[in-house]
Amino acid sequence: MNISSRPSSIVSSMIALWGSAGAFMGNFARFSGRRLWTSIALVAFAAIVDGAGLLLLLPIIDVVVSRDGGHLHTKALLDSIGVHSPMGQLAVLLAAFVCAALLRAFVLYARDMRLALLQGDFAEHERNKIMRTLAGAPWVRIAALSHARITSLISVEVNRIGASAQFMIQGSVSLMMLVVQGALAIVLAPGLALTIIAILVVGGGAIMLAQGRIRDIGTRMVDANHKMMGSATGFLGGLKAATAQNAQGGFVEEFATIQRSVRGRQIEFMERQARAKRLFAIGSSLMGAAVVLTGYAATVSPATLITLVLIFGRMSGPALMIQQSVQNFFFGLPAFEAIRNLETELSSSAAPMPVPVPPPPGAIELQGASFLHPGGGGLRPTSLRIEPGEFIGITGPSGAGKTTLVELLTTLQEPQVGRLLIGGEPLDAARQAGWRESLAYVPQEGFLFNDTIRRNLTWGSASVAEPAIWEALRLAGADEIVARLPAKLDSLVGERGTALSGGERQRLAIARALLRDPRLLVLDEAANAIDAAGEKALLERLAALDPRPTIVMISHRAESLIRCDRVITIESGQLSG
Ligand SMILES: Nc1ncnc2c1ncn2[C@@H]1O[C@H](COP(=O)(O)OP(=O)(O)OP(=O)(O)O)[C@@H](O)[C@H]1O
Repeated sequence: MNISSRPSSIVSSMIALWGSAGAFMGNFARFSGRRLWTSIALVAFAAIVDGAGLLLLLPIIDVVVSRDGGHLHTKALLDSIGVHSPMGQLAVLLAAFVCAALLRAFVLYARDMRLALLQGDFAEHERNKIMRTLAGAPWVRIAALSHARITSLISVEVNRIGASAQFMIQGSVSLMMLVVQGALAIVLAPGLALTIIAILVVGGGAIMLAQGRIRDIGTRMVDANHKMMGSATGFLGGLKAATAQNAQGGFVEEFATIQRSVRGRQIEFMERQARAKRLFAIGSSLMGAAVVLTGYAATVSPATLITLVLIFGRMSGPALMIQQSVQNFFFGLPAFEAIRNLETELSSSAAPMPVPVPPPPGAIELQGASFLHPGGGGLRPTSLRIEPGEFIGITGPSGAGKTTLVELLTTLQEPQVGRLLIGGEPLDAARQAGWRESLAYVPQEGFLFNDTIRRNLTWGSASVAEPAIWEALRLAGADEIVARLPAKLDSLVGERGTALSGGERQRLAIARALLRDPRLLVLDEAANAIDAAGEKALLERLAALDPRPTIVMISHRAESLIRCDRVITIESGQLSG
């Protein structure tokens, strides 16, 4: 039963393989646009110049071998332009050969530069596309993704896509050169050349059939790279605690195991490549011997036979390159498939980004809104009205649904039941974008990137005036901290803000939020690393803001909630306050 189903499964896997390869090529062609055609034209021109140089070998060898000016049509041609002596004819032919070689060198340079740029731009374009897709995807989908998967895709796998594109181009260049060289061989000795070309085509077909296995190795490589990235980021994330407890050994051992698996995949692929190369070397030397023997037996002229040998010798380079390129292309193809899968997962519900429209002024209102996560935790149907400028505290046990509530208010999650109204109006896509632009959300781990304090506060916007930055720092209680630093606002905060304490990082994150002059300020345990006196003073300054934004603050500390106009308690996904 299995035996009868095998051919059809081979056919369907070949269809899938070539469907995927076709999608890659189509993607590359769409990206390249007109540049692809000019590159192909350059590739074809380079192949023709190469062929012309090879063709010139025939009369040169003819003149050298026969020493009387040769027997070919070129002799008559050279005679007709007044070059009669063998030495003169050889000089003219060699000059033409050198000119063709020079032209070839310049065309090859232009071709290679153009193709390298195209390949580099393609990798960059793919990387940007992933980032755009991520930026436009709904939070619910992004939250479900593994960070290691994304990091692995935008670093390692995009580079593999770039390499695949390069091999695809190199393979096409070699194929074009092979076609021109094959055509020359056919002109010189049709029977012999066609036989050898037929053998090459059969060999090429066998190579293509083996590519399914190469792609399987490439798929396992994507998996191994993902695991390695996950292990490395987990290691770095947990290194401080592990070092403190002298438990780094476990991390190192796990990393070494994954590393061995990545290396195993690479060696598996390289072994296949080396095997194919060995086969190719044996095959091409046998073929060379066959050309000489058959040519000699068929009494092909010495000049033609030497030129044929040179052409077939020259053909082995492009033929080997095609074989290697095909293998490398299919090895990298799963990287393209993995990126495409990610894009499909993220963009299946992502609509184009609308132009933001600010929602009307007025209250923030949840009407019977609920959101339950896959495990059943979250927020049960809730109705809540928050007036403009209100300072709301939210408290409750861990896992009660506090963060889920603010995720609904900020539209990071959409209610599964019920709705969110702002100023009495529901939010369409444009108003949702406008709403997000008008709010500031500060999570507990207040994210800082490895740059200056100024850039961390302004997120790169040059239009923020320095006095506004200092005012935001003052409100967050960070002005004196920054003023004490040698480079003040231009001091670097280190990776994820490691040059600062936890409380200092939280103050900067709050300053950044205030700098946005938000309509809604959400503090999700955003001040819990700040000392009690510092937090009290900070909350007093926030409460005294005039005009005051609506503030929604999640906190477990009763003393932090004293400043709030109203405190809501959530338990098991339900409001009770
Ligand atoms: N992405 C998710 N997938 C599955 N379950 C989730 C997800 N996010 C939250 N939950 C679950 O939903 C429930 C509510 O989570 P939420 O983060 O809103 O709680 P919380 O009150 O903010 O908790 P804490 O005070 O510990 O931060 C928890 O049981 C949590 O495990």
